[in-house]
Amino acid sequence: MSDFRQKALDYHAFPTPGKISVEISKPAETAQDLALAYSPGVAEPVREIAADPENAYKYTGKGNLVAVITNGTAILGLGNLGPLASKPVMEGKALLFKRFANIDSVDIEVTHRTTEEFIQVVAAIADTFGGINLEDIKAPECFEIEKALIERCNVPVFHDDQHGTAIVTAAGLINSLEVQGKSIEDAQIVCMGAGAAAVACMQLLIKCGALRENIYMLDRNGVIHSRREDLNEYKSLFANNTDKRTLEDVMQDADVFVGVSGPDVLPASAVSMMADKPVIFACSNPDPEIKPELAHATRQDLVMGTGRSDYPNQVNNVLCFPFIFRGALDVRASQINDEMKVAAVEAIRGLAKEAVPQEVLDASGYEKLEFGPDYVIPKPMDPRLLPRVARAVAIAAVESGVARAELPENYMLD
Ligand SMILES: NC(=O)C1=CN([C@@H]2O[C@H](COP(=O)(O)OP(=O)(O)OC[C@H]3O[C@@H](n4cnc5c(N)ncnc54)[C@H](OP(=O)(O)O)[C@@H]3O)[C@@H](O)[C@H]2O)C=CC1
Ligand SMILES: CC(=O)C(=O)O
Ligand SMILES: [Mg+2]
Repeated sequence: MSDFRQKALDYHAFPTPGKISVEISKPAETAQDLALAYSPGVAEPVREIAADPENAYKYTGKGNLVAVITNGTAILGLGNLGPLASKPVMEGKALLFKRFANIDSVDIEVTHRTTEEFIQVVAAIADTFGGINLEDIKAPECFEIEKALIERCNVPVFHDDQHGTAIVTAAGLINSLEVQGKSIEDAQIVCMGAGAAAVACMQLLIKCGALRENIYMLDRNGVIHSRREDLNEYKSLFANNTDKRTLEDVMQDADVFVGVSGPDVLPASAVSMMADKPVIFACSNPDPEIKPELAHATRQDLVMGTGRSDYPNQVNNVLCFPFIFRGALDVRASQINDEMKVAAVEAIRGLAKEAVPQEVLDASGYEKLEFGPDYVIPKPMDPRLLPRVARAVAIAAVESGVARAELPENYMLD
């Protein structure tokens, strides 16, 4: 067994299995403590919440509690390995919520027969939480699930693989194109993958200025074009009227490759065909569409990102979901809308242009980081992400009319 594999297994197994635990937040030592925490004292907040459900935010942990919910049908790029196998990833998301945004989070892995059954399970438990983070649910079911849950739930519902990925991809890509002296409006974009992440990434890039006709999307059957008869309604949104059929056809003179598909699907020969100064985001986890070593050996003029922590330019939704939920929870937003997403894009990408604090250099193992080919997007451990992104998102929620609480005082200051 490789050293790294054993280390990863030991990290998860010892000293206590798993990555999260629950802590109590009030005294519970004496009979008097217990009389307040449990019977008879607990009856008082029960009565208050029964009288007005909003009081759940005042007397319980609901307002700082997010559920990470999956059915395990698209676990990273590992595929449909079922709900239980997804638990380490979901515990990982809960760890990240707590580590980066002090949000309490529990993972919920749902076994279900039909999509409607999954929707009913989540809708039935949603009021327990301040927000619902859907994770690793495959396309096309994820689109119907998210839409139905947004309609049925009173709290924000956010499919991280769609929107978290899209926000971080847009932030990193706009900055990368700037480094390369190009603009998103002119960029020829190839998107490998046509699932949850791909559809949302391309939709947000279009909102940020990309032209739909400049985007070529591919699935396992090649280029998505208007004469294909096997397309679902989401893939159809990206069907081009074109004779191009293969990856090589669309990579000729492409400015951008976004991979949200699977491991090692981008050959070096296709990288050679791209335009001068290209951008490659090989975002599949854990194994990217092309290894950075191979891509860099093929092109010297490249900006390259992956979803991983062990290469420069980590294009990963961890840069978004803890912070967007922090902002949404803090103004009790009823939903996470496009205005909030675009605000997150701008806040994340703006931070990459500022001087990097020493603690971030220490935590990421760099002596120096400055805006350029190897630093187009902030590091997840940058402590400025939390105040910047959460504040931008909360202000966007207030201004777009979905906030149900006022901007907290600490958000007023920059
Ligand atoms: N870095 C990040 O932050 C994130 C990365 N991702 C990565 O993106 C990938 C997809 O995730 P997600 O969208 O949630 O999953 P989905 O199951 O919703 O979509 C997967 C898509 O990838 C396509 N695909 C898979 N293998 C290949 C291949 N060999 N060649 C061409 N297309 C392929 C599928 O094609 P078809 O439709 O034909 O089946 C499908 O369109 C994963 O690897 C995941 O790790 C996802 C979210 C965040
Ligand atoms: C990062 C992530 O959410 C994924 O690869 O699915
Ligand atoms: Mg995911």
